[in-house]
Amino acid sequence: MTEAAHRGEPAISFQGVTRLYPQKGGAGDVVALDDIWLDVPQGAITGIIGRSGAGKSTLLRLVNGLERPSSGKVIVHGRDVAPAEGAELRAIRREVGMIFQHFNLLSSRTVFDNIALPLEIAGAPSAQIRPRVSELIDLVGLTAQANRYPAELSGGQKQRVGIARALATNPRVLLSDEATSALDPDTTRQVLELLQNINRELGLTILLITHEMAVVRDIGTHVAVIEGGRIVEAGETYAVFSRPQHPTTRSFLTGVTGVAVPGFIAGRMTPAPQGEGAQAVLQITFIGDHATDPMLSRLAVDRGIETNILAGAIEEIGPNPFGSLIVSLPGPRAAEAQAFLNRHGMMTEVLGYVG
Ligand SMILES: Nc1ncnc2c1ncn2[C@@H]1O[C@H](COP(=O)(O)OP(=O)(O)OP(=O)(O)O)[C@@H](O)[C@H]1O
Repeated sequence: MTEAAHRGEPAISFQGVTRLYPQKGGAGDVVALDDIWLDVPQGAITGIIGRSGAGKSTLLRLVNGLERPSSGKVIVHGRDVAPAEGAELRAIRREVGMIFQHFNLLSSRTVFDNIALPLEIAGAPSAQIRPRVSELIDLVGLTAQANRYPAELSGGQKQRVGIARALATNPRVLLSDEATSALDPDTTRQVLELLQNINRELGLTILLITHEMAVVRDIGTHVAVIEGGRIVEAGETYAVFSRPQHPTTRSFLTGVTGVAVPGFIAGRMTPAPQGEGAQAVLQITFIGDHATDPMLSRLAVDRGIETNILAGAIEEIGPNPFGSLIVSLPGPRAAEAQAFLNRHGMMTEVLGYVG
């Protein structure tokens, strides 16, 4: 997707959106969303990442009017969804498809008939439905399964049906509610690839919610991190991954490379050094060209600070290397090592101390 496609009017704009849920027994309101301001660029794949209860589902469901804001506006291609009713709401919903973690297919209908359903509801003539459904079945690679029932399909195939059904009315926006969370890693990769192809080929805007940074890393051009009903960080994925500002973003990134402190060290780690001889356990995140820089040897040569590598991995975000190393080094020199590495464009965090 070119940058040009990401410019211009946003596909979706959340403007000062708050959503309160009254609690039973007058115990005060739950603030599910708290003054959300976020633009979702046209033609982009934007990932909203957050922990359980952060407000992801509520935010997503505002876009097709399944939820209403308590205050603020949700603008989808220039139209405010919040007050929309009747024909106006139906028109918005035709522009916004949605896929779900548990697929939500009708078990009594074949693949073909599940995909045809939104067209039937929209009142399309059957002469138009047949070729459109066949085209969608080809697009998602289910030609051989067209007459099967959901119970006869794998999870990945069911999600393909969900995707085809969501695309039936030619929406401009696709919402994805944890669409790969119930799938194994291989199937997840295939479904994410399909979403990426659809985004490229149809120019469809995708807004997805997930609790897995790997999903954002694999297909997200943009990311927003949500915590306690607030967007704490948002931007192009590479920019956010390169310079995460918020602790929540950093903790999600720690997970994305799958690099963790080995168990035999994690079990002995303390938050503060226990004596002069303690070793600091330092997480170093590398970005861009720095990923290949021999920084640790420079740390040893220039500063005389020796490190032991405990764990490490390098990944790619688009064309950019992105890596993470966990090292141990003498505790009293940790601040100096961090300053040195930070000066050379790396992110560092002391995870704890051993010894
Ligand atoms: N219908 C409801 N009534 C009352 N509180 C609700 C309702 N729906 C959501 N909430 C509360 O709003 C907050 C945000 O919920 P939401 O489901 O949007 O979070 P989430 O990030 O999608 O979580 P998960 O990943 O677990 O689905 C939570 O505190 C939740 O308990």
